[in-house]
Amino acid sequence: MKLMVVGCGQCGGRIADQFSKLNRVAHVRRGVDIATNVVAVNSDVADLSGLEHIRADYQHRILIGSQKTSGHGVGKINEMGAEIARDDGDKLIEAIKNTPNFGETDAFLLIAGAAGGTGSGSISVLSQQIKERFPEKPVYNMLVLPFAYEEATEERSVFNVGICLKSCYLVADAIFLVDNQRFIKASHSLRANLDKINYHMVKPFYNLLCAGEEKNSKYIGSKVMDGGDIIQTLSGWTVIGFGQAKTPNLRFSRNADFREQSSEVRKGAEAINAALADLSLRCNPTDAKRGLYLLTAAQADMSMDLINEMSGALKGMATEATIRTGDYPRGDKTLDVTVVLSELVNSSRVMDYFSKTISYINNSRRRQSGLEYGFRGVEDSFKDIPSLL
Ligand SMILES: Nc1nc2c(ncn2[C@@H]2O[C@H](COP(=O)(O)OP(=O)(O)OP(=O)(O)O)[C@@H](O)[C@H]2O)c(=O)[nH]1
Repeated sequence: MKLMVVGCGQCGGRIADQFSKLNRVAHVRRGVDIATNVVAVNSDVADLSGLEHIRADYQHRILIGSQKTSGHGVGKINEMGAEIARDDGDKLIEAIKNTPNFGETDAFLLIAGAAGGTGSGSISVLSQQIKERFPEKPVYNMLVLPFAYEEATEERSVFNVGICLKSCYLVADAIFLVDNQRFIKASHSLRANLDKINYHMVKPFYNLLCAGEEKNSKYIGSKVMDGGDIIQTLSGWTVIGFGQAKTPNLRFSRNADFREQSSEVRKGAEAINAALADLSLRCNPTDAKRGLYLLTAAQADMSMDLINEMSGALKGMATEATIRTGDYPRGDKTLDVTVVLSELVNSSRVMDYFSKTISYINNSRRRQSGLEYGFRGVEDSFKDIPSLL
């Protein structure tokens, strides 16, 4: 599957930068492309200059809103991020149209930090513009949720997240949720943490996108996970994770005794559990209506028993989900698994942001007018959260 990746704002740009690197790795090591193009959109010149892998020209590092921000960002005011995207979104559309192999794009992936200004404000507006211009291709979002310290110190962050989540939900076909706080290493610097999280977020996509692009018959799976399977799985709130288990040196063979084989098979469940523990946002798998897993391992390590065990392990957790599976005979010594859980209902984290956003709005109104606004419950008040569209 080939994505057109658009990083919005600093956070989105940096994660898109990792996708650009991943695409080069796929090209060099596997002879396949998994992105038709990777671009960054920002209102801040310095953020664009800090990127390492995205091509350094105005068609790939796209400056928006320079008349209003003089190239210095929007200072976390995501309404302004939305406004400059409405004004300058045609620059992105132009860059997309000029992509030489645009026709090979299976879907768009737009990425942003939900708590910021430029990315948080522009992502839904740009997604809508892309949907209007290229209605035949799905548009996915990846939203990065802030660290706990940001929520505690900057009330505006939570408000930004709330209206970004709502606006993206109204336009995107699926939204990958990523929790910065989940992968934090307290002893590491902020920059080291961000780099690690960014790498961590793109890693599960590597095998998933490569599997359906393979041209070498040696690496074509028995059940190929192609773009169609992924597109059919992605809907609404979505999480992704990567798990791994070491394969013992004993390969499946007629000579391996029962105990050896069952220990190999257990490795499959171990890899699935590792992927579930690694999901980009903590969630209850029973909330997922759709899911998939891709097993990547040496051909000799993939037995029917192993696949059965893995499918059973995932279905045992995601009991309500229709699960698609695929195998990708690449690799050695490890079983690598990418798990996607999608169409999550009742995401408590999302509901929590909506509820906090409503409190923020009510408090602001109270401060401004002295009026009392009672809390009316999340579902009733969803419409009170402004949309950027
Ligand atoms: N995972 C990750 N999160 C990041 C990164 N950079 C910023 N963030 C998070 O993104 C949010 C802030 O968004 P930014 O992308 O910095 O803001 P922006 O969209 O550039 O908007 P302005 O700077 O206000 O114009 C915060 O929650 C940060 O913790 C990054 O490289 N990786």
